[in-house]
Amino acid sequence: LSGKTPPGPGLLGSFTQLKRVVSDFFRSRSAAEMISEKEGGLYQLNLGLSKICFINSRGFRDEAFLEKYHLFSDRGVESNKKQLPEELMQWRGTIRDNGAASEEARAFVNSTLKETSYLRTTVETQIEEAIAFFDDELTGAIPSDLVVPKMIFREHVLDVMTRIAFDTAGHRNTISGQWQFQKFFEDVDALSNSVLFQPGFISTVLPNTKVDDYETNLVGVAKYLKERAEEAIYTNRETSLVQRYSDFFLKRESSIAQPEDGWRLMYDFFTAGVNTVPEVITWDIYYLASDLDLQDKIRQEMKNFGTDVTYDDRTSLPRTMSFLTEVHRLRPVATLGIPHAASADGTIGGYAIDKETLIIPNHWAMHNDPADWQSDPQVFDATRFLKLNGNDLTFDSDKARIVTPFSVGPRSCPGQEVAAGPSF
Ligand code: HEM
Repeated sequence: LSGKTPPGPGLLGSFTQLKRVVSDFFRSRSAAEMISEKEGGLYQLNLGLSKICFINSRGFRDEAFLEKYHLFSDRGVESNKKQLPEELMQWRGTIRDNGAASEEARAFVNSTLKETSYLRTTVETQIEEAIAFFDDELTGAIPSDLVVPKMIFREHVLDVMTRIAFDTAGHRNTISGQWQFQKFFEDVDALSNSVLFQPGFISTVLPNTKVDDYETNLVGVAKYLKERAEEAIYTNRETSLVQRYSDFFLKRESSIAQPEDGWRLMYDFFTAGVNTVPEVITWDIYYLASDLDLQDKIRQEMKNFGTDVTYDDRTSLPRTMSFLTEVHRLRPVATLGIPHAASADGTIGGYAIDKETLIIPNHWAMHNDPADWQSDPQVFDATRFLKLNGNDLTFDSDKARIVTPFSVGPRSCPGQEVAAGPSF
């Protein structure tokens, strides 16, 4: 293949760098800063049998994920398959698959989570109910419950998602007084402590690393969700996402996705959604708590608008939207996204990218690129996305469009619309 090798260290330097990146991964912001430092738009670690290419600029990211999506939308499943035990593979969620299986799952996602009428009816109703429940819970909360706000938001988001997935509330287990999802949270935390949510990332690049706890926890979460999904289908909860999945594939007579695979999709939704939204809400609260003037201005904007502000009113709330967008910009939850992989040899920016190279989009670098954000990208500025239209203060949606915490292209986050509601 013609084209030069992307910039990056040689074999020895690559392993040293990888060790630093991996040991820092869950403080992935600093890992991302480290990778983008002086490295330019593309940076590759050459690990002999495998290569990891970090994309640090919007231009290269758009080339790979939009223009050449057919080459760079895989999840690297083939190389993972060589490393992962058979038992773990069967628990994998459907839309992390590649090729036809992934397209089938996407067809379903597009007919539900991205479909306005479904979002307006089922999803919004479930979110409203979850918010009412959340309000009651917060009012009754004792101060010590509030010590770890992320836990509270996470329970809220889990409630939202349980309602959407299984059409049942994720409420307190009155017998033990514990959240019935405690075990699930522990599993999700254990997952987060391993490297990325991507099964096999570590075992792909460092084949002898032990990932036992990680695997046990993946299987634990999957078994739990499978039981809930079967219960929802058995009791015929029509508005549950899992029931819709089943109906969708019964009609479609697909040879790839089967109705009983619905729980696998739920597995993806829960592992991808339960930690991300609370993370954003926690940063929202952090920035509001550190700036009383900002709090006042946002409160005032809501007061001026009138009572009962809903997500639909967001376009009339420029200060609120600018603030929320700035949090997404400076604190992208999936700082380094979820790795993609090259399904064949190709090029990005004229550089040769070999088949099976892991492609990691560095959202932090894109959101801090001085080319887009002038001299002060690392400063939190809640007014960054405001502009004057005549005498009116408006939300600069063109500028906001280059904030992409959900990534771009056919493989971008399918939960974006669902995430926006509860966090707003
Ligand atoms: C603020 C919250 C969230 C952020 C910032 C976020 C971000 C992301 C990103 C960056 C990706 C990788 C996209 C790519 O590889 O190109 C992703 C994938 C994914 N997200 Fe989200 N996400 C959020 C919430 C959610 C929610 C609530 C759900 C479920 C309803 C969800 C479901 C998924 C799934 C299933 C994938 C995998 C898609 C695939 O492999 O094709 N996410 N998300």
